[in-house]
Amino acid sequence: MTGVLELQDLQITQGQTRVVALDLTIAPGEVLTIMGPSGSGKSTALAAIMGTLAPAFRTTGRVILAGRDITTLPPHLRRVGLLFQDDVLFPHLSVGANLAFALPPSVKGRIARRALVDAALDQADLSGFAARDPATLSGGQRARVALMRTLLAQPCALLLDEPFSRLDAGLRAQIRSFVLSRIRKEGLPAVLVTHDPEDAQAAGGRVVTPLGIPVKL
Ligand SMILES: Nc1ncnc2c1ncn2[C@@H]1O[C@H](COP(=O)(O)OP(=O)(O)OP(=O)(O)O)[C@@H](O)[C@H]1O
Repeated sequence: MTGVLELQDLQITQGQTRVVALDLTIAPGEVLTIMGPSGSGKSTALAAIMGTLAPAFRTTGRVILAGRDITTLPPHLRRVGLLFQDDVLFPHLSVGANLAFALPPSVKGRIARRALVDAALDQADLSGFAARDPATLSGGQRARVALMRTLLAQPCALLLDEPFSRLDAGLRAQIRSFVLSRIRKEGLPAVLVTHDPEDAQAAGGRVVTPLGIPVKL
């Protein structure tokens, strides 16, 4: 199920310092980019949406996803997917088992689960890779499996925390366009944290600081 992600006057303070102030709605398929210097609150904003914010922070406002108020829900009930730079696959599981692991328990039956995994491998241009050991994949192949694994959990929104920063320049552009095209196809609202203006440009949406100030690229 897709829908909009609403950050309704989301304000986060640490001591006397306000680190996040966002009041905006992200449409299905839209990518909001958050940019700002180190320590400015980018990860804090994502943590508030994920539900993993440290107790040191005080939060006001609401996070609404697909019409559901998720502000106080624990992370596993929010249906928010996260993709980050050090996303690692389980080394002791095959590529297919890594993907199957992400499927929600509501997908019942070995055949149905296998079909979803095979379709995900197809979409990532990795048909026939189900039995492979993740250690034998290239960096780009691993990045595509990591994204498909996040999507197989059937999130209603996707958070991207510097997901391309470990990839070299050529691969970076390729994986970025793969990730962005999947977001558009799935119609997921997404939030991208990056230091790279090229990532922000490619994302094609609004670009703001954690305090909601528009950034000119
Ligand atoms: N667990 C925590 N407890 C207390 N303060 C924290 C905690 N995590 C981060 N902070 C502080 O909150 C502020 C925002 O940090 P945050 O990690 O969101 O910045 P960031 O923009 O993501 O930085 P970077 O680009 O370096 O990852 C910083 O002042 C940081 O020191």
